[in-house]
Amino acid sequence: MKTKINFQLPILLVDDDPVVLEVSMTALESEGISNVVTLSDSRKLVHFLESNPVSLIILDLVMPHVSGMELLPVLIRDFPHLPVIVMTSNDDLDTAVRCIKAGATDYITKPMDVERLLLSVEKALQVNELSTENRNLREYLLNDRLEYPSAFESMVTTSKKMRAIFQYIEVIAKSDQPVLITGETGVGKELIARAIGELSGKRGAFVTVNAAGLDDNMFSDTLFGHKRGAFTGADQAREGLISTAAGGTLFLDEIGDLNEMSQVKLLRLIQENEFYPVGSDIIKRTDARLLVATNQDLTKLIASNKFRKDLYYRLCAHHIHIPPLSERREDIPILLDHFLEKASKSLNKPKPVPSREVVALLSTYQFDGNVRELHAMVFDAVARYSTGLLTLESFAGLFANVNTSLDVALPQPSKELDESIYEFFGRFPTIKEVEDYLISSAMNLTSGNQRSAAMLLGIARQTLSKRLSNPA
Ligand SMILES: Nc1ncnc2c1ncn2[C@@H]1O[C@H](COP(=O)(O)OP(=O)(O)OP(=O)(O)O)[C@@H](O)[C@H]1O
Repeated sequence: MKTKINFQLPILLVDDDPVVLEVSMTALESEGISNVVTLSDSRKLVHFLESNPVSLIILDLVMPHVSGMELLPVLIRDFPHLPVIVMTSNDDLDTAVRCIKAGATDYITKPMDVERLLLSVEKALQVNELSTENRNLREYLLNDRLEYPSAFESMVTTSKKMRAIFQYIEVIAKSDQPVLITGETGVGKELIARAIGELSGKRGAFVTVNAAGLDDNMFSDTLFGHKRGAFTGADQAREGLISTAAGGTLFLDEIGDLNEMSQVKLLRLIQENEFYPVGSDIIKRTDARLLVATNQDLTKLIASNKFRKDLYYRLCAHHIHIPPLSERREDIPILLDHFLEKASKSLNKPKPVPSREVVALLSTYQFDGNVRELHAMVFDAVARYSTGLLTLESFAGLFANVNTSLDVALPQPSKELDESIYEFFGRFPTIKEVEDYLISSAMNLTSGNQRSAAMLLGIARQTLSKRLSNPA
């Protein structure tokens, strides 16, 4: 029988045995399916799929290094639209059933029966066609279409909040007004500033100045430069960084640390586009676009007289607030994958596949240091990793945190605490009410992942599962 299904993307055969690959390919070709690619090293599968779209995978389960059984959950999670047909030996139907339960589309037994394979492929592709249409429609509806997506390439995200920020940036990038970028440390403020610089249409340099720890002299000298002989040791005139940024962008980081005098000079720069080099009374003009960033709450600094209100209003002509990673947890798996890729390349190691626990636990982790902390964690884990799945053992820091979180000192009863408990439950709650609340909160936090929720609750997964199925 010749297949009736037309598909543009190839079928991918994954098997460590070159003879099986050759025989399967020939069999498929003889039935009119010539669009087939093969892969014999299972460790390369995820990486391969990232740059080579395929329509379907036929996956051998027993392979050295990373088995099909280990890869299956990763494929289902990271490439949910891809049908996976697993190949098992005739005497291992238990495994086949487990694979179907885990999300495989179908299974075929070895040695391969071509007719059975073709039926399975046709069925999988038909089902997939429908779900692709659905997905495309959903993506189109959700798609917040960016006009210049390449400007945001360095930022890995699936978060709607971040996409909304990107759209806002496209709108304001060409304005002459300053942009204030706020957000906790490590959320990506500098990356956002660079994207604005790129989209601003200004061809000059992107120059970064960190205001932290600069007293007024250092600030003025760094930014505005000095005239020869302006102070002892100034043997040469110096161009400040604002001149280096001529026709381009000046990114002033840690603006919340700027001292009072420098704030006045910055205000003048914004209002008049003018400045004096140190020791000079000849005014200079600038056309550099000013972007500023801080992880501090400027309104609090204003309230404590540490930041000028007039400067604040000038700076926040356009304000971008980047949410912390804990408010866009949907980004964690994709960032994890991105950093695994980067780390394995830079450490010259094969890219490891994280275990489900790693993904689930990272997805609920607090990440006070935001993306930078995740980045460091993953690099450290890849450095420790040797073979197989990347398990929790490689994440020393995360492990420590999960364990210690179980021994944290409990808050002592206090009037305030009691009052808030009363307020929350409407009266003093029973143990069961508190338990129910904690379970539903953990399930919420882990998006319904029972394994991670059980870890958070410090109980066995089976206990949680029993509680959920039998709440009484
Ligand atoms: N969405 C992202 N995708 C990929 N990498 C990211 C993303 N966000 C941040 N990073 C990386 O995280 C690290 C911290 O980012 P960045 O320096 O831009 O943060 P920041 O908010 O400016 O931090 P700080 O307040 O400490 O200066 C960098 O290595 C950056 O490349």
